[in-house]
Amino acid sequence: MAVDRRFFGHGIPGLENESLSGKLIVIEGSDYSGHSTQSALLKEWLEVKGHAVAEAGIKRSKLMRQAIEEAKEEHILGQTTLGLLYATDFADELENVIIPALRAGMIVVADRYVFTLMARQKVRGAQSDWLETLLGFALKPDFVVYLSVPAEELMHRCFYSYGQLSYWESGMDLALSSDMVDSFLMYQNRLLEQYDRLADQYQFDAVDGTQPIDDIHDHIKKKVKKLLKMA
Ligand SMILES: Nc1ncnc2c1ncn2[C@@H]1O[C@H](COP(=O)(O)OP(=O)(O)O)[C@@H](O)[C@H]1O
Ligand SMILES: Cc1cn([C@H]2C[C@H](O)[C@@H](COP(=O)(O)OP(=O)(O)O)O2)c(=O)[nH]c1=O
Repeated sequence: MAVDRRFFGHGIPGLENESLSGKLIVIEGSDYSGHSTQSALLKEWLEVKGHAVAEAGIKRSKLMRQAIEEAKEEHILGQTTLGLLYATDFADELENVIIPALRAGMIVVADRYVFTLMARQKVRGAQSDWLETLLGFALKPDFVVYLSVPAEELMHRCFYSYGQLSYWESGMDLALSSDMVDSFLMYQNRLLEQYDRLADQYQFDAVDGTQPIDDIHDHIKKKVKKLLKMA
């Protein structure tokens, strides 16, 4: 069987002879890096420019989102099974949101993509080849922006937004430290290492996410204008 180069791996069956005329733009980054802020700004700007835009992301499918929340709240699943739930959630998003929108010629702005699943599972001991096979159904994006923000700044933003750290975002399941602040910094630094590796491997456009929001937005607009050949 011929390899379909639009996918990272084996792809999704049934799309072999179909062209997807839309564009897939991904904003990646850690929790509190500003990925939601930048995704929303990009979507709004593209719409003002007259483009039809669809939003996508992770942990959004109706069925899986609830299952993931319950599994995390009750700590009833191991890492591999939890990773499979996130992968299923993402497959649903790809099949029901991303591909139909691309087929219709829309621009899809994905507020995080499989790379976040890869980074989180890698820090929990998953092997790269296993992950690449598992997530090989994912379409290669047309453009990936990665917001790079040091762990200390992520922690400040988290305290500023919520006044406390969360169990999962501090990686407490990894038992790195009984102190949540220490655990957050260790876990987020491990994640940043993984994102940096992925940025090299998959040629992300890495942006200093500590710059002002508008400056980052201007940078993304410039890149997207080029991608879409906008005047
Ligand atoms: N470039 C930035 N500089 C300073 N604060 C930012 C920046 N981008 C986002 N923030 C703030 O950080 C917090 C988290 O941003 P958000 O976009 O919700 O993060 P994420 O979606 O990555 O978790 C919010 O309070 C937001 O206003
Ligand atoms: C993707 C993934 C996340 N997680 C955990 C660790 C993450 O920091 C945490 C994030 O959960 P949360 O912040 O609730 O949601 P979201 O997935 O929308 O960011 O979930 C895993 O344990 N395994 C996984 O495969």
